[in-house]
Amino acid sequence: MSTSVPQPNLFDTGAAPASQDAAQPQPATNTAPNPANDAPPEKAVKVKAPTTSQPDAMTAEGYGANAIEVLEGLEPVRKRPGMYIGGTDEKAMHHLFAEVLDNSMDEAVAGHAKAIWVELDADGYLSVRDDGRGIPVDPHPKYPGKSALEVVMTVLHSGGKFSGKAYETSGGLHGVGVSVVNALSERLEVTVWRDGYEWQQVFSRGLPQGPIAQLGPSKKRGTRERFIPDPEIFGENAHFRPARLYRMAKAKAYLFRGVQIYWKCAPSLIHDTTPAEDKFYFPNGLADYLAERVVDTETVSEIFSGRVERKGEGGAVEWAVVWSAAGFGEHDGFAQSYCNTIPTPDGGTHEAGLRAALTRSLKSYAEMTGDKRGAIVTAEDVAAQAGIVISVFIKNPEFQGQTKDRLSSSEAQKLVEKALADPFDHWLTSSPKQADKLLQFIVERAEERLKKRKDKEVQRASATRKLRLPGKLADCARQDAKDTELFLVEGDSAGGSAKQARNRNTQAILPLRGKILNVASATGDKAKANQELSDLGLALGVQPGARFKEDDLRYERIVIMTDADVDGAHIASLLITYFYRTMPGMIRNGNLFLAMPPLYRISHGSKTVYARDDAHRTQILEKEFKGKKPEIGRFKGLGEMMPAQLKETTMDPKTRTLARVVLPESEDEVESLVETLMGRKPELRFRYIQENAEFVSEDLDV
Ligand SMILES: Nc1ncnc2c1ncn2[C@@H]1O[C@H](COP(=O)(O)OP(=O)(O)OP(=O)(O)O)[C@@H](O)[C@H]1O
Repeated sequence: MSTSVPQPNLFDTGAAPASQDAAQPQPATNTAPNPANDAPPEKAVKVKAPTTSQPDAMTAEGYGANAIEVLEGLEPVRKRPGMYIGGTDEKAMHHLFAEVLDNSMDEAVAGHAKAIWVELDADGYLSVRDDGRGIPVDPHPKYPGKSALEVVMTVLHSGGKFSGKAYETSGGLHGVGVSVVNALSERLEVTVWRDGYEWQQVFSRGLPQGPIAQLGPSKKRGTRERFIPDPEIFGENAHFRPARLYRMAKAKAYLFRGVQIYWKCAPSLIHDTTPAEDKFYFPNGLADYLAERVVDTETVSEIFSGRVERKGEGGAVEWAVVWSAAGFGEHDGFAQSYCNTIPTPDGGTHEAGLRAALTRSLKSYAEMTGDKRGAIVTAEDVAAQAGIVISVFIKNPEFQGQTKDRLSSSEAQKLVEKALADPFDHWLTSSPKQADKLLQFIVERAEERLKKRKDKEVQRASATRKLRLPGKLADCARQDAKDTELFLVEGDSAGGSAKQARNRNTQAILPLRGKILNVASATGDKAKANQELSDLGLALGVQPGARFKEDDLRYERIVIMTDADVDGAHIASLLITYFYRTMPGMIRNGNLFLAMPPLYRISHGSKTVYARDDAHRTQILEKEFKGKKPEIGRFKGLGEMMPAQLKETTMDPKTRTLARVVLPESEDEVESLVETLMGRKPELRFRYIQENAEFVSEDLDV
C-alpha cells in the first residue's frame, strides 16, 4: 500500500462537511495568506499581495484572493462528480459499481481472489465482495491515527497500484475510484476479513461515521463494500438497474477466466428476464463470449481466438474475432476492447494493434497465394464486418480520463501486433479453404469501398452534367457547398489567371464576357433569353425555367471579381442588381461578396505592398515607405496580374479581404439604391460600390 500525493484530509481541517455548500469560505483554507509570514520572499516581490484578508480588500468585482477556493479531501468529487464519473445520470451512477467491481477484479487478476459476489438488496444497497487479500487495516505511516483503509476511502490518489509492487497489471491506477464511490454514496460500509479478524468502518457521503472497528475473529478473507448512491447527487429516483448490473458483472467474468462471479438480486427489484441468481464462469474467456454473441449469426469463418502471455514482463493479450456478411444485429461490425478488464468503449491502441496485425497477415496471405487483390485491402476493410473482442493486460496503462474510455499506451499496440501476427498467419495457412473464403469476403469489401469513393468523385461531375452547367465554368472539386466559392470574373483573360490562382478543391471560376444585361431595365423575356444570365443561373444551381431556391445554391460564397475601375464597378452593379431581382434571399443570407483587387503595386527593394485605391496608396506610402522612393505600378486590370499575385491579393482566403454585400433593412431604401445603381451615371454606381465595400469590409474579412 503506498500513498502518492499526501493530501490534507477533509476531516482534519475543520472544514464544513462535504454536503454543505463548499463555496462558503472556510477559515482554515480559504483565507488569504499573510504575505509577510507565509509567502516565499520571491513571491512576495512579484505578487502584489492584499494588505488585509478582509472581504473589502477584494477588487471592485468581488474577485480577489477570497474568491479562489481550495477544495479539500473529497469535496471536489461532490462538487464536480462529472469530472470523476462522467456525469450524474444513470450511466454515471452505474460507474460506481464498475469502480468497486474493478477493485475486486484487480485482486483476482493479481492471483489473490478466486470469487466475487455481487448482490443487490431490496433496500437498494449494492454489495460487492471478494475473497482477496482484504484492504489493509493497519495504521497508515503518513496519516497518524488513521488506518490504511480509512486513507484509501477518504483520500483521493491513495492506493496500492502506483508502484506495481502489490499489483502487476491493474485496472486501478489513479487511486481515486473507491474514494469517489464513498464520496457519492449516502452510506457505505466496508468490511474486511484479514489476518484472522473481521473489521468494519462505516461512511456517509465520504465522512467516517466512527473509527474502524474490529468485530471479532474470523477465518474468512477478502473485502466487501456495501453502499447506496446518494440521492442528493443522483436524484431521488435514481436506482441501480438489475439488468445493467447483471450485464456488467457477466462481461467482467469473460475477461478473466480465473474468476467466478456470483450474482444475486432481490426478486422484488426485477421487472424483466434478469435472473435473481446466477454464476458467471467462462473457462474459454473471450471466445466463449463471442460464441454466445454470434449464436444466431451466420459467419464467414470460425472464430479466431487466442491468448498470448508475455513471459516475465507482465503483459497479456486475449482476443476473439469473427466475420459476418449479414452483420451483427444492428451493426455491420463491432469492436469491444478492454485493458486490465476496464472497458474502453472508445477503443485505442490495443484495437489499432489488432486491426494492423490482422490486415498485415491477410495481405501477406494474399501475396503468398498469388492473389493480387490483397494490395487494396486496408485495416478499415478488415474491421468493417468483423465482430472483435480484445482484452489486454499491461503495466502502467495510460487512458484518457478517469472513466478510462480510450487506451492511449503505445506499448499496447506493439504488444498486440506482435502477439497476433504468428497465430493469425498460422490460422490462415492451416485452413486454406476458410482463409480463401475470408480473403474473398474482405477483398469484396475493399472493392465496394473503392467503388463508393469513385462514385462520390464522379457524383459532382455527373451532377454538373445533369444540371447542364455552362461549359466555361471551371467548377471546384468539392461536392457539397460548404466552404466553396464561385468567382464571377470580368473577362476571359482574367478568368484564365483566376483559374491558375484558385484552390481547385473549393474555388470555382465563371468568366463573364463583357457586361451582362441590365435586368433593372430589360423585359422579363429578354432577361430569360440572355445567354450570360442563364449561364450564371445554371452555375449557381438554378434549374432552367425554375425559381431560385436558397437551398439550391451550389456554393457558400459568390464573389464578384471585377477590375478596380469604373467599368468593373459597372459590371459589379449589374450583377448585384441581377441577384437582387432574382435571388434577394442569397444576399440577405450574406452569400454575396465583392473581391477587392488592388489597383497599385508599391515596391522598394524586396518589400511589396498592394493598395486598393488612391487613398490606400497615400496611406501606405506614408506608413510603410516614408522617406523612400518606391516603384509604383498601376494594374490596368485583373488580367494583367500574375496568377500568384492574384492569388495573394484577391483570392487566397488567408491573405485577401472580401467585402460582403449587405442590403439595407427597409425595402424602400433598397429600391432607391437600385435606382442609384442603375441610373444613368456610372460614377454614382462606382461611388456606391466603393463606399459600400469600405463600409462592410471592416468586420467582414473572410
Ligand atoms: N477489493 C479490494 N481488495 C484489496 N485492496 C483493495 C480493494 N479495493 C481497493 N483496494 C485498495 O485500495 C486502493 C484504492 O482503490 P481505488 O479504487 O480508490 O483506486 P485504484 O483502484 O488504485 O485506482 P483507480 O482510481 O484507477 O480505480 C487500491 O489501489 C487497493 O490498494
